[in-house]
Amino acid sequence: MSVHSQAQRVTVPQLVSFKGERKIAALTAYIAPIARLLDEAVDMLLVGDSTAMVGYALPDTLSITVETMAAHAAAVVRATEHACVIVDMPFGSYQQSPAQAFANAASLLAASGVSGVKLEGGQPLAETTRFLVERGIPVLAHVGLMPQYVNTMGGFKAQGMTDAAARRILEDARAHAQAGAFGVVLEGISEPLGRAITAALPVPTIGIGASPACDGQILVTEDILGLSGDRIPKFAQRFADAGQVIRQAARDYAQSVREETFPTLAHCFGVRSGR
Ligand SMILES: Nc1nc(=O)c2c([nH]1)NC[C@@H]1CN(c3ccc(C(=O)N[C@@H](CCC(=O)O)C(=O)O)cc3)CN21
Ligand SMILES: CC(C)C(=O)C(=O)O
Ligand SMILES: [Mg+2]
Repeated sequence: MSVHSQAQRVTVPQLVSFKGERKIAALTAYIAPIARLLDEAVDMLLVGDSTAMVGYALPDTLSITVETMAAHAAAVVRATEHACVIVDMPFGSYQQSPAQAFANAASLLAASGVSGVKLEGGQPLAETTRFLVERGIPVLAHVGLMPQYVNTMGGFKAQGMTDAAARRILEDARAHAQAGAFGVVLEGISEPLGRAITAALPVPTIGIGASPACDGQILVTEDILGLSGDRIPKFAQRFADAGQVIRQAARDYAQSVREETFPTLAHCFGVRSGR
């Protein structure tokens, strides 16, 4: 037990134990101020490679590096104390071999203190999942719409719409679960398929554009806050308009500067008073 009195962070085995007991609420986080605000509300925070698109205005997730993901993951871990923090392995950091995946996953864990990694891939990547899990690195698998496959998919398109494709995705999820994945993210698939995979797996499914029946749900935080522009994916829902709050604050500040109502002497150093 810790000598500190604060409650312990949610662990990977605890997330697994939630299956069939209570839904898992997860969100993405890339930076400390947002992570700090989300921490108490959710069970899991994912430092997603979607930060390439959301945080760096890149067209896809392919060019973010292990070093950049490690820096974001470390910031999120430092800013939180409750949620289980998981980091996405970036494109090119794990597909070459299980050994490459282990080296990069280990450096992500060492650099940041996250509790596990997520990787995208079907049955061919299940061997990598097993290699990491057997060496002490919890793995969350990600199947269905895999954004790192944008070039082979020809865009961010829902997957598994034919019976054959749906069967393949079910087998992808099953292969990762059998290889020891602690959970499987199901993105952008048909609702019946999301339901069926959830019923078939012994570990939690976390859906994003999958099914209400999934054991948990995840969304990109900027999408629920109104911070990712006018267009959000069909599966997302805006729960607040922080964009409007921030826009108005910037306008109010700029107006105060121009009208010279900010700053006042109360904001200044070395102000001589009483003479
Ligand atoms: N802001 C944001 N939210 C996300 O959920 C997200 C990212 N960025 N970046 C990384 C990936 C990419 N994702 C995406 C991006 C776009 C669609 C999209 O536009 N889908 C279309 C339907 C696609 C089709 O089936 O043709 C949609 O209408 O939602 C889906 C997932 C999910 N992830
Ligand atoms: C949306 C989640 C599942 C993700 O992979 C990301 O944010 O990168
Ligand atoms: Mg991702």
